[in-house]
Amino acid sequence: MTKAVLGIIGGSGVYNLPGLEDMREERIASPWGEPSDTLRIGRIGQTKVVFLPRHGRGHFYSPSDINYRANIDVLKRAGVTDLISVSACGSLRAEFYPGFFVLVDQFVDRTFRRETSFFGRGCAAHVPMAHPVGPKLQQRIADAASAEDIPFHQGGTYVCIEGPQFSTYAESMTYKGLGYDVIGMTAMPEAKLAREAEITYATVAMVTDFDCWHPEHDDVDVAAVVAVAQQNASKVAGLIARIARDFPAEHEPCPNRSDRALDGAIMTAPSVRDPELLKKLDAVAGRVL
Ligand SMILES: CSC[C@H]1O[C@H](OP(=O)(O)O)[C@H](O)[C@@H]1O
Ligand SMILES: Nc1ncnc2[nH]cnc12
Repeated sequence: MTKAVLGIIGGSGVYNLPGLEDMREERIASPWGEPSDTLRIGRIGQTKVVFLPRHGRGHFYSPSDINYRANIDVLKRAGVTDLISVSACGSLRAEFYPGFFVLVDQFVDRTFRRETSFFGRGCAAHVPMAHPVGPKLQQRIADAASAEDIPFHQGGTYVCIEGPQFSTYAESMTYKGLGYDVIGMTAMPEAKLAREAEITYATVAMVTDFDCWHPEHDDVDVAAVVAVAQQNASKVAGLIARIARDFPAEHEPCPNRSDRALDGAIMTAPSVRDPELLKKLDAVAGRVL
């Protein structure tokens, strides 16, 4: 039995978590470098909650500059078992309007200049990514969204672009034509790294705009995203508070085995593993090393 610890990564417009009781700030060192911010650790009801704003305070980090590895590593060190990522996104479907939440369950990674794995030379590992979202965790988010009267859709594909520029019209039309539902710049490699760290992961994608494909809506700009993200902040706080209040004391085993993702995943023979890399993997892969 593992004690459940709920992690929350806040995205654009979500730099605080109101309602976090007995809150303390902790700077946890990571062998993977600097995380985006200190961790804010507290509780909501009986549930331990750990909050991290992925862009840092004041939105210091652009999507390509976020140290996703350090962020996931420090959350793992803080004991996080279940991680909810809150992200602003553009909508690629007419029915998903600004203010609407999409509980995505798939990601397409179009990023190209980020560190995407904890593993590598001296310790190669391949974790399954077919189903990147924990269905039980997602269902808890869905139940809470219903109770909070937040309009949402369960399921969908988030395409993650490198950014920081928004997409061209041709790109937006291409993603829409491919059947993707929402577009953002941060869910990857976050979801991949959470899987490698055996943390159950789910995303709340808050629609802030229609990107640039919609003939009847303005092309996205920062002002539009910020305006909607700010309106959403109180909805997010209510949603997280409800999820946390109703969260089980023990981590629920994930049907997708996200909490066991490293079982059988490491290919490198023990005799040739790089001791320096193994040291860095103490938190992420300590269970199997
Ligand atoms: C401010 S517009 C672009 C910015 O918003 C999204 O942030 P996040 O995913 O962290 O909520 C998007 O991914 C970009 O980083
Ligand atoms: N249209 C968009 N494209 C990429 N990231 C976004 N974040 C919010 N809206 C976005």
